[in-house]
Amino acid sequence: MVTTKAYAPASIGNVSLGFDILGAALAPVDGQNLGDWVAVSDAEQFSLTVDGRFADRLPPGTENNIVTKCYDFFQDALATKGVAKLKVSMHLHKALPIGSGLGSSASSIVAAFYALNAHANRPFDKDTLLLMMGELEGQISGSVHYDNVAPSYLGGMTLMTGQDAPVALCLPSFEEWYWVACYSGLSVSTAAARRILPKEFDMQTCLTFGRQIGVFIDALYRGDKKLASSVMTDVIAEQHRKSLLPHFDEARSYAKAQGALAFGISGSGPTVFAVADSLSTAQAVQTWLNEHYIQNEDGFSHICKIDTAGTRVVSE
Ligand SMILES: Nc1ncnc2c1ncn2[C@@H]1O[C@H](COP(=O)(O)OP(=O)(O)OP(=O)(O)O)[C@@H](O)[C@H]1O
Ligand SMILES: N[C@@H](CCO)C(=O)O
Repeated sequence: MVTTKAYAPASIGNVSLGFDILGAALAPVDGQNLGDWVAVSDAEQFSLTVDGRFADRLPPGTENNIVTKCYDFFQDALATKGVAKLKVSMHLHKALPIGSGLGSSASSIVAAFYALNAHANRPFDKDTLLLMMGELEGQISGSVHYDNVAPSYLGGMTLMTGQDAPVALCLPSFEEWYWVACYSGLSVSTAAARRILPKEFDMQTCLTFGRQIGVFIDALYRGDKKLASSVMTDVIAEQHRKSLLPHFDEARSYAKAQGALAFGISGSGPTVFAVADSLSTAQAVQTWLNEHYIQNEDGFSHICKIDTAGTRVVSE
């Protein structure tokens, strides 16, 4: 029996300054995995099995798992191309908590499509696959956005173009930066966290948003860490969402007092992230977050670097 297994890393959507258009993939510095994996095996009949720390939080019923929806979507796409359907079963290892802000559904979606495409000898190119991933992410989160699926798939820090090809651009990132990600253990629905946002923004906010993105990209390319971190603030979502995140303001105050270069909500939360340019600062922030930001036994934190590999086939 041939099996293809793909791992897809967790990601930080928005990275504070790039609502819906900027994302970054995460790799814990201790070498642990932080992401879901999906295995595709030859089989006469489709089935989906699930395990992993957060498997019991998934909606009951195989048909309600986003991985099954990816399978159906992929088979339809093969049929449109005139390619024979795959005869496979699938297994999801659900390591990321649902509604965490770590790109949990995106990780399952990316691993599923990547494993299916690899198992089928890669009938779809990168952009076509990414469009499929965005479509499926949109089905469960309320609107199509690529800021989790793109970094999880491509790795690194990615900027969405709004075009069909290329869908996303890979940006440089600072190898020296540590990214502390702390999940509080609560669950925040992305769709609900999007509904509370205003539908329109004033001129000043639009100008700040555009200026920050422009300055950030320029600073990344010139290697100007100070300028890059100075524009990592959120003028779109944070003020509306932070009421959903107990101890958010204290966490930011502590992180900044310790010398963190930036602090914000990861995706739609409740995970928060801090950027530090030394391991000792990252460790101090992590210790505080573990003691004060985590709300229950589901919570956890990791000190990470940017995962530059993105999704990949892994061995058994
Ligand atoms: N394999 C899966 N992984 C994650 N969520 C899934 C999966 N299959 C189905 N779902 C459902 O999809 C919805 C995902 O919701 P939402 O987008 O808020 O979570 P998320 O992707 O885990 O969040 P985040 O991007 O903030 O980590 C939930 O209702 C969840 O039950
Ligand atoms: N950009 C999305 C990410 C969700 O993880 C949002 O903030 O709603």
